[in-house]
Amino acid sequence: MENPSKESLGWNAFFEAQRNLSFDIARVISEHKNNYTIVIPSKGTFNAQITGKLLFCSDSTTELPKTGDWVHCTVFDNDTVFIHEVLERKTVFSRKSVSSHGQEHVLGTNLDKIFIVQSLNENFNPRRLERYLAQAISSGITPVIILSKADLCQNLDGYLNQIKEIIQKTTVIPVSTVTSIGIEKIKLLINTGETIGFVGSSGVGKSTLINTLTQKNALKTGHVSHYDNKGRHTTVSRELILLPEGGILMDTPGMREFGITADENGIEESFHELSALASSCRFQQCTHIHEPGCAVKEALEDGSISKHRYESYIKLKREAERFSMNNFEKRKKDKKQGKLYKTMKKIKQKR
Ligand SMILES: Nc1nc2c(ncn2[C@@H]2O[C@H](COP(=O)(O)OP(=O)(O)OP(=O)(O)O)[C@@H](O)[C@H]2O)c(=O)[nH]1
Ligand SMILES: [Zn+2]
Repeated sequence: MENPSKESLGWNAFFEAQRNLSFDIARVISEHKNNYTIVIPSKGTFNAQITGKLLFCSDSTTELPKTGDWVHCTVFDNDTVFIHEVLERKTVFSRKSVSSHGQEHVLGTNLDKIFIVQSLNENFNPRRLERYLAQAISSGITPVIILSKADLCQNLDGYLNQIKEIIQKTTVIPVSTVTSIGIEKIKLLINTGETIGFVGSSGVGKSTLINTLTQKNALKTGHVSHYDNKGRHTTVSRELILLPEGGILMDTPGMREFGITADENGIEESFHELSALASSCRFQQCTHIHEPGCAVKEALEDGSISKHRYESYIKLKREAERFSMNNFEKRKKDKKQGKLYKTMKKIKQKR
């Protein structure tokens, strides 16, 4: 698609309401530090930079443009493009960084669906699935579970039963890029103008699947070692890929750990059968760990909920609580610094 329309790039009423006609609009396709590749509807692809004002007036790095963002920009004669502003995001899909003190790390923005990919071998892990699901649900993004490498699997029903224990409502699609099973079903889930993020561990076949869907080798795929079946880290920068039939795909680098930034409501929603029980606990603020009259503990004891599921619930709730507390403190600090900068700038301008 040479010069895609704004609708095929995912523009809709939500963004139209924020439109400032003195600027061009563009969608961020990829980011490399402070350089961005953007697509301006009907004009094409450009390299862009952010204005100093945007850089310095942002309270935190999560406010700077990310892959998937819609931005206001200006194209100068010599094709230099400056991004002035990031439009409010419809959704943000993040994870907690493993390295940098549990900070929020934005993986992609304005996603409509998340395809959570796990391969049907030792990569399959219901506990990790719960994490991805909680994160997607609390971000307001529809999750879809993709079980890849179905050609290698002899016991599909066994895997499906394990998933049934966690979720009932989410769509689950077994798929193989070798036999093409499931590919048509996936295509049906990708509507024009919708942005789909792919997440999952390294080596599960995200890039291969995206290549199959785009029918060209746009992304390089790596090889999984024959010995341990662990994928190499091959996907480095996130990029939006436009499908000729409509729909926008976003690959993310494979991750070993996926820390959640979900809020507690998101956890409650993705563990709905446990939160339904929690309303019958004797104490309103029940932690479901040691309180008397705890309906959750009772269900655990009589076997109506599994130990695994209970442990995930408690663990993710605690993680969400810790993240929101740290984040609150951090935002307060960032805001202070942002304000300080703005005040200094004003003083300078007055001189
Ligand atoms: N048997 C089988 N192998 C597959 C399938 N899909 C992908 N593979 C293989 O799995 C390996 C990893 O695939 P990638 O697409 O690079 O995996 P990825 O999830 O993108 O990995 P990262 O980029 O590291 O995140 C490659 O050797 C693929 O050929 C499948 O359906 N069946
Ligand atoms: Zn309780």
